[in-house]
Amino acid sequence: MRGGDLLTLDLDVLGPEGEGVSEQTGTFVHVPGGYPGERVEARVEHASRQAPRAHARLASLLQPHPARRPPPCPHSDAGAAPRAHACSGCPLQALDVAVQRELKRAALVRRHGLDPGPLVASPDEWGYRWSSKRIVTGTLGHVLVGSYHRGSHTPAAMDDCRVDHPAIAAAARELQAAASALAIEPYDEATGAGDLRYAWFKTDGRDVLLTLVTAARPSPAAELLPASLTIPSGIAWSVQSGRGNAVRGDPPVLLRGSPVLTVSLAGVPVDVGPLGFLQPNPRVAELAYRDLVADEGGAPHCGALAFDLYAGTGVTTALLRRGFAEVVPCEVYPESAAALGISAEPAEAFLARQRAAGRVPELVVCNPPRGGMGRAVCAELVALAAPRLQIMSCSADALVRDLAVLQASGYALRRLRAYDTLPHTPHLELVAWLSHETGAD
Ligand SMILES: C[S@@+](CC[C@H](N)C(=O)[O-])C[C@H]1O[C@@H](n2cnc3c(N)ncnc32)[C@H](O)[C@@H]1O
Repeated sequence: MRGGDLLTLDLDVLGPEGEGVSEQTGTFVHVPGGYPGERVEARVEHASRQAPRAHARLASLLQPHPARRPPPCPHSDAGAAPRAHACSGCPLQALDVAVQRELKRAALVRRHGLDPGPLVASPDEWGYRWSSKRIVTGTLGHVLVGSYHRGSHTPAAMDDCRVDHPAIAAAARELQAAASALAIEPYDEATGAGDLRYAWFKTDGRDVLLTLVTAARPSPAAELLPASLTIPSGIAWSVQSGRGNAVRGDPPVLLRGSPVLTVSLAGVPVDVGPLGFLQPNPRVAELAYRDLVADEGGAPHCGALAFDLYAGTGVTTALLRRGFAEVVPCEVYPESAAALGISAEPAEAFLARQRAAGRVPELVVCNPPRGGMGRAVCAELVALAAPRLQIMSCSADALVRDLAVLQASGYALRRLRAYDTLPHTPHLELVAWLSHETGAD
C-alpha cells in the first residue's frame, strides 16, 4: 500500500479518533469521516513504515450507514473528509446517538478485548458539557474562541457549540465579541507573541466561571475584559508562559465575582475553582461515581477504611464517607488537595506511606487521569493487596495496561461497565470492579 492508492474499503471498527477503520492484508487503514458498517472509496495519504497503519482520505461513500444523518452542527466536518477550518470535536455526530454507543462498545471488544455490555447513555445528547477549554486564535479585531482542527493547529470556530452547555456557549460568544471589540491580541504559538491564549469555562448549570489564561503579565485581556463581560459570575486569570499545550498556568488571580462554582454531583456539593477539575459531563459522570463506590451489584460498599486515589474534587471521598468509618483521599494537584484538607501527594508516594504504616483498606477507589495509573502505582497496589479495587478510567488503552499488571498479580476482574460521557465523540468512561483473589469475599 502506498500514498495515492485509491482503495475500496469495508470499514469494520471505530478508530480512536472516531474514524472508520478497515483491515487490509494486515494493515489498518483509518478513514476519517467514514463509519464502521460503510463501504467507501478512500485515497491513501500516508502509509506508515514502522507500523501496519495507513491514513486515507474519504473520496466517496459507496454504501452509507443506515443511521447516517447530516451533522447537526454547521461547523462540523463529521461524516465527511476533513475540512481545514471545520471543527472536528464531534466526529460521530453524523450518526444516530444510539448507534454511536453500539459502535463504541464494538470497538472496546475488538480493539481492547473488553466487553462492558451496552453503554450507559448520557441523559443529555446536546448541551452536556459543563467544562469547556477553548483555544484563543485569530487576529486583532477578529478573535476566535474555538479549538484546533484535530491533528493540526489550524483554528476552528465553535460558535454556539451544541455540546457545550448553553450558558457556556453564550459566555464564549460574549468573550469572542468583547475580545474582538477591545483589540485583545490572541496568542500566536508560532512566534510566542500575543496575549490571550485560552479561555476555560465551567458552569454549575446556571452560572459561569471563566478563567482567562494569558501568555504574560501585565495582560490587556485581564485588565480590560472583566468590565465588558456580563455573563460570567466569576472571572479569574492565570498566566501560562510555557510554550507547550498546558492550559493551567500560575496560581489563579480573581479578577471579578466569585472564584468558585458549587456543582452537585451524585448529591454531593462540590466546589470547583478556576483551575480545578470538573467532569465535562457531570450528569453521566455521576452515574459512574455511584457505581464506583458500590459493589458490582449496586450495593454501596461499607467498612472501616477506604482509600480514594486521584480524589480531585472529592465526590467519591464524600460518597465513600457515607459507608466507611475512615476515608483517606489522595490528590496531587495543590488546589484540589487543599480543598480536601490534605497535602498534595502523588498516588505512588501515598500508597508507599500507607503500606509502611501497615494500613490496608477494604477498598481502594482510583480515578486516574488519561494516562492511567502506570506501573509504579499498580505495583504499589499489588503490594498493598486490598481486597477490593475499583477503577474509573477515561482511557481504555490505559485501563488495559493497568489491568494487565493487576490481573497478573492477584486481582480478578469481576465486572466492567462503560458510560457514554461525551456523545458524538469516541470518548467514554469505564468502571472496573476487581477483587483480590486471595482476600476477596
Ligand atoms: C480524572 S481526575 C479524577 C478526579 C476526581 N475523581 C473527581 O471527580 O474530581 C484525575 C485526578 O487525579 C489527579 N492526579 C493526577 N496525577 C496524580 C497522581 N500521580 N497522584 C495523585 N493524583 C493525581 C488530578 O489532579 C485529577 O484531580
